[in-house]
Amino acid sequence: MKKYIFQNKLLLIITLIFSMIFAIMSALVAILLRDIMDIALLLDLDEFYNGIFNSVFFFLGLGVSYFLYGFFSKKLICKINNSLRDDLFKGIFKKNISDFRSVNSADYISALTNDIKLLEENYFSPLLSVVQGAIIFVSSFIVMFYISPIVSVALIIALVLLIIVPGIFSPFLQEKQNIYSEKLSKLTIKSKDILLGFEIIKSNSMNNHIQSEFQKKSNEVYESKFSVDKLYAFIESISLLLGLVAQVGVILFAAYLIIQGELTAGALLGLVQVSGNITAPIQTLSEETPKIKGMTPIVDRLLLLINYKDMGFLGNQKASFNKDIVVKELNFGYGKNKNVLNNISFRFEKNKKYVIFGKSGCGKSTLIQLLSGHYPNYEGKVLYDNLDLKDVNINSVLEMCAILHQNIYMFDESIKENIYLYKTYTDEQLDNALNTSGVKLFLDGERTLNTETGENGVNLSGGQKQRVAVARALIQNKPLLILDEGTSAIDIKTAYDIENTLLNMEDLTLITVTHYFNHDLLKQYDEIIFMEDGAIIESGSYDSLIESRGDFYKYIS
Ligand SMILES: Nc1ncnc2c1ncn2[C@@H]1O[C@H](COP(=O)(O)OP(=O)(O)OP(=O)(O)O)[C@@H](O)[C@H]1O
Repeated sequence: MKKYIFQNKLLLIITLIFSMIFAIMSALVAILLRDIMDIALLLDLDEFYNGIFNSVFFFLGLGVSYFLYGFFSKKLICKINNSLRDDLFKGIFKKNISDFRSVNSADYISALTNDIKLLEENYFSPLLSVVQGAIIFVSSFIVMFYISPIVSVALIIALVLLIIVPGIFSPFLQEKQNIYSEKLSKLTIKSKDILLGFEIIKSNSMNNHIQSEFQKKSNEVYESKFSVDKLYAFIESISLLLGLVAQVGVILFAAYLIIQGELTAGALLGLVQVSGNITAPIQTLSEETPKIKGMTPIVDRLLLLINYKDMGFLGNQKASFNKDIVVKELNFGYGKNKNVLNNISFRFEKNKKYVIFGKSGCGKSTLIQLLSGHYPNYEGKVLYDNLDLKDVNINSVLEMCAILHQNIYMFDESIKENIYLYKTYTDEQLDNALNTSGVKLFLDGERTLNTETGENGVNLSGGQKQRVAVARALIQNKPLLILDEGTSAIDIKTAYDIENTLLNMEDLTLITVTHYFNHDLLKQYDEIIFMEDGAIIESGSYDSLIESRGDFYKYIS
């Protein structure tokens, strides 16, 4: 976390300067009080008024320096939080798709919101308080030593206790803080799951069950938070008690010295004031240090996300697709033992058209996800123009493939922005994409390109969303287009037209995964790939497969 603290050096220095000014002025209050009291005891009214007059300016300066310290320290914390959140976000986006999916997305949300907030409250703010306290401590101690060295030594002995005792509780606090963060994360995951399933919950009368599920998670958060707070309360009260004992002990000792004639009453007043300035920072230190240490697991978790390194795809060469994509003896499973793809070998030639058929669950989507660099942990080879996927920068592969799934994600933006995806295109490019995808067919006076799609496209039908996604894929003019049931929700006529147009695009390599077959369209594909249980069991042109009367023939019959 040092990087984030020292990133804003100027702001840090300004904050520390004002912290120092405030600390020194706070310490000097003791001398001011001592002098005023001693003047008062000499019954010199003119000097007394003078002292009061000077104090007004002094306290004004104290107030201003405190305000400026508060202002700059808050700004510093906001900036630190902001950079941390930015880096966390970048870290998440450095992940490859497989690693990203291995964690529930609500966990990321929790890291970006809950954990950042926890860090602000229990790490950065306490850290600044401790630094501020340390400066006040040092300057007050110098003043105290100036007033009475012997009393200063007595106070130091009392303070050692104040530092040692609360530190004992740090490990317990770490554990409880970690549990709290985990429970918060689980509540975020549950909340997301429930809110996404809102309609299913409503229409299946699951309200009571869901409410009790939510309440359970919420209670767990409450209990873990309360458990942390109980320990804080305990540590705080111990610190307070020890602080008071130290302060009162010093005063009693100083009073004894007055009786012995070794100290003036003004000095006692000064000591009372300055001893507060000394015990308070120690108290802060003993309260805040366990908090800061308690955040260690959360800091570690966030740093792990920020410093993520892709251990799957390590290559840095730029991929190309001028000739073919070759898959050699490809084996892959999601779990440890389950083989979803078995020994697949195939060659996809540039600008040819392929359609993959097979029963549900036979591995069609998995195959195309491996082709397009979603999972690194496969056996065998995927070669783009003879270059191994593991040797190329995976982003250069992602840039060449447009994949259209059955479930499309829509940003809460206009239809046009959902097609453009924040890039710019010419009117002609837009027009072509709108025509081929069939988006034009549902645009009318009421629904235009500027119509907002709503959260994940709630304002559009399933088929309309797929058409927007087709337009989004086409406008980018990528050389490889993969349609994974990408037109399944579109009416037969429009879907036919879209597929037909795509099949006639010369500069496009098309891989379609589908359950639906139209013989006219099938005839236009260069090759049909038929899969069963994770293996390609037949491939060839429509005519050759019909003629051979093999598995594909039986499947479509
Ligand atoms: N992310 C995943 N984690 C674990 N198993 C998965 C995952 N995705 C798919 N599977 C499993 O892998 C197998 C192949 O799934 P895949 O989605 O590739 O099949 P498919 O042929 O595309 O099916 P469908 O036609 O129903 O879409 C299935 O048994 C599926 O349950």
